[in-house]
Order: sequence, then structure tokens, then C-alpha cells
Amino acid sequence: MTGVAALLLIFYLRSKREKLPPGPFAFPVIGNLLQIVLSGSLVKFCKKYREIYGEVFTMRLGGYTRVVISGYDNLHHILISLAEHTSSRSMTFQKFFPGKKERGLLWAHTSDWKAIRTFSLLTLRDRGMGRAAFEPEIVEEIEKYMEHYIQPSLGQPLDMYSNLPRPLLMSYHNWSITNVLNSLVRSSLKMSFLGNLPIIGEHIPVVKKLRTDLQEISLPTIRKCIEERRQQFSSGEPQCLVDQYLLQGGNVDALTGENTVELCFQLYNAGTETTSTTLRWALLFLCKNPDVLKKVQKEIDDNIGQRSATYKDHLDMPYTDAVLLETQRLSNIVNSSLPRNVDRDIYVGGTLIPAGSDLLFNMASILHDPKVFEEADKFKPERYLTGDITLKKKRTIPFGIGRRACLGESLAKVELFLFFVNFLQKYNICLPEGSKVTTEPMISVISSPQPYGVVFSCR
Ligand code: HEM
Repeated sequence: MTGVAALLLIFYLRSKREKLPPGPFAFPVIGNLLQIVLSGSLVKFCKKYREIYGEVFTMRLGGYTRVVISGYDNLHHILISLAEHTSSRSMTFQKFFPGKKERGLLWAHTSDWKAIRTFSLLTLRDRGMGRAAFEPEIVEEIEKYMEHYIQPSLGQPLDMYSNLPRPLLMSYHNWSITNVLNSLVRSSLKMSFLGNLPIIGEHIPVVKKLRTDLQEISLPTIRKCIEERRQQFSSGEPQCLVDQYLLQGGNVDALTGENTVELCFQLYNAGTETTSTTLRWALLFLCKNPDVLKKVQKEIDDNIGQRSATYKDHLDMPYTDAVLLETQRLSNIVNSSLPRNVDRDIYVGGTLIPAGSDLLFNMASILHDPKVFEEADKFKPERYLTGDITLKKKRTIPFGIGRRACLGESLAKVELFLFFVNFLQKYNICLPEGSKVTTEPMISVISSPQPYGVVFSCR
């Protein structure tokens, strides 16, 4: 007992000696994990301790330290005004994901990152991202999904947790590979909390198994896809993103061999679970708000009728746009953005954050800010149609801001709109009778809805 007390005291005094901003007491080994679990989620933990410590406080997760930043102005100051010093990712956050540090784009350090990001953006744009040219492929994917999953289960609850498609990128033509990768991606996100525990994290059997699976299945699966593609694709027009990499990747010094494999996995990882989780939230919110569902369907009928939807239609569909914005705001799926590392001492609102600190952004303090979004914890799409719409849209930043903001934002917006509109143009949706699912998110790096089934019926 005395030993434990002495250990806690040493730990407490040591943490006091650091120049970091103050924060809640962190236990040895687990850090603030207990308080996070007791709060109910990382989002609620950040909300609670922001009230006590203010806009900048320190938390520990396992052995890793993070300075938590709240408020739009602070985020803007850090990611825009101080971008030069805050554009690297935290390497401790990366630890749980497969692959080597600093490879690919997501974790790349600034020198390689610039070349890889430019290449990736140009490649995606060549491929049609952000332009109408891309849409037929997305629509084809949606049609396959409806034929493959929705039609056979009409009138029955469809498990949206395991079945939402991972649109585009490299393996949209191969359902079995897609399913393997999807389940690994999703599990890795769920387990990343446990994996962050120092010393014990790596030895928890379920984490150990997952980590091995990630290393031994996901990257080799991607490698195999690239190899298959290399053999099929000898010349002619590139058919998918991997083709583009095969064609041009060799011209970028930072992108050779294994780095390409990792880049593809990261694009897959970053671009699939995010979009499909947002869609699952959107459908859940609509099942819970049938009046909103009716209004969206009316707008679809008035503007699109029976013809195929295009992304351009969103310009004439403010209500549907508002529903998707509200879904992204309220679900806040990337709730702490992706942690960054700061390379020199910086000050935020007069508080020193020492060089080398990892930063975690309290996105709920922006997306759920009651000063901007009245009744911020309620699903109210109308908020984007009245009042200071410009301010509300400016503060709705689910894709982050600044240099390292989401690479796939324009692609994701097109996918979300087309999936959503195509589903609701053809089907009515509701929850199965007696369903008890709530809109309380599950604890994970990505805030996702609890598993639930949607009953689709033809309109
Ligand atoms: C609803 C869908 C999506 C959401 C909410 C989302 C959100 C985010 C967020 C918050 C970040 C971190 C930004 C930061 O650090 O400041 C990010 C980064 C990133 N996202 Fe997305 N994303 C989505 C879809 C996509 C798609 C479809 C792609 C694929 C093409 C993609 C690729 C990436 C990449 C590569 C990065 C890292 C960028 C870098 O480090 O330079 N995302 N995303």
C-alpha cells in the first residue's frame, strides 16, 4: 500500500516538474484511461476537463502525453498561423497502425509529405476527383451495393455495421478482398485505445492478434492487389487509382516499393471507414427523425424524380445538403482530428506548449459549440437554413483545416451525396420494430454508431 502511494506521489511530482499545461491527475501506466472510461467517451472527457482547466490542458493516454486544445480560434491559430511548426503528425498515435513509421502520406514527415501529398492530389484529380467525370464510377458502386445487399434483404433488417460499402479506390471490384480489409480497418480503429497502453498494450491477446493480422494480412493483401493489377494492366487507360500509381508512382522519389503499398492502404483506410461511418450516421438520424426523411425524399422527388442523381443536383437541394452537414457536425466522427506534434515552443491563449508536445484537438468544442449551434446536441438540419448560415458552415469542419486537412474532402462529399440520394430516391427506411438503438456513439478513434439494422422497402 505504502509502495503504491509512494509511486503515485513520485508520478505526481514528476508530472508537475514538466513544463506542460496542467491537467487531470494521470495514473501510472494507464494515464487518464480510467477517467475517459468513467466519463463515457474521449469527447465527454475533454468536455468535462475543459470546464475545469480551460482551452488548453494536458492528458495522458497510457504513457503518451497529449495537450488538448479546444475552441475554433485556438485551432485556427495553431493550424493556420503556426502551420509551419504544427504540420507533423504525432508518431505515438501512429504506433498502433501497421507499417513502418513515416511511410505513406498519413504519417509522413513534412519533407516527404509535400511530394506525396502533391502527387496524391494530382492523381486523384486526374482520376476525376472533384469533377463530374468521377461520378459514373460512384454510381456504379452504389448500384452494385443495392443489388448485392439491399435488394436481397428488402423488408428485413440489414446490418449497416458490417455491410456498408467501401467505395472506390483500389478494390471496389472485389467484394471478398474489400470485406477482409474492412473488418481489419474497423477492428484496428476499435482496438487502438487498448494498443496505446504502454508495456501491457502490446501483450493484450486481442490486440496482439489484431496487430499480427494487420501486419500479415492487410499490407500483403494490398501488395497482392497491386501485383494483380500490374499484371492485368499493361497499357491503355488506367482503370483505378492503383493503375495511376503504377503509371506514375515511380516518378516520385518519396514513393517507391513498400511506400506505395502503405500509401494505398492509408488511402483505403482513411477514405472508406470515414465515408461509410458518416452514411451509417445519416441513415440512423433519418430513421430516428421520419419527418426529416420525408422532407429529403420530397426534395429528391421535386428535383430529380426518377432520373439518375448527379452531384450538381446538390446546388438545388439545400435541405438535403443541410441534413448531410448536420450529420457530419453532430456525429463528429474524427473527434480529435489526427494528433499533431509541435516542433518549437508555442503559446496558445498565453499558455506555453513546449516543443515536442503532441496536440489533440477537441473537435466537439467547435462542432458542438452552443454559441454557434443552438441546442448543439440535437439533430436539427434547419439550422443551416436560417440565421448566420455562413458562420455555421465555416465552423462545420469535419475534414479539418489547414495544410494537412483531409485530402479526400471533395471525393467524400460527392460520395456522401450520391449514396444518400440514391438510397432515399429508391427506398423507404426505418428501424426494425422494437429496436433500442440510440444515437450514443461507440468509443473508438472514429465515433461510430452502435450496430443497428435498417429495414429498406421499395418506395
Ligand atoms: C466523411 C469522410 C471523411 C472525413 C470526415 C475525413 C476526415 C479527415 C480528417 C479530420 C483528417 C485529419 C485532418 C487534419 O489532420 O487536420 C483527414 C485526413 C486525411 N484524409 Fe480524410 N476524411 C474523410 C474522407 C476521406 C477520403 C474519401 C479520403 C481518400 C481519398 C481521405 C483521405 C485522407 C488523407 C490521405 C488524410 C491525411 C492527409 C495528410 O496527412 O496530409 N479522407 N481526413
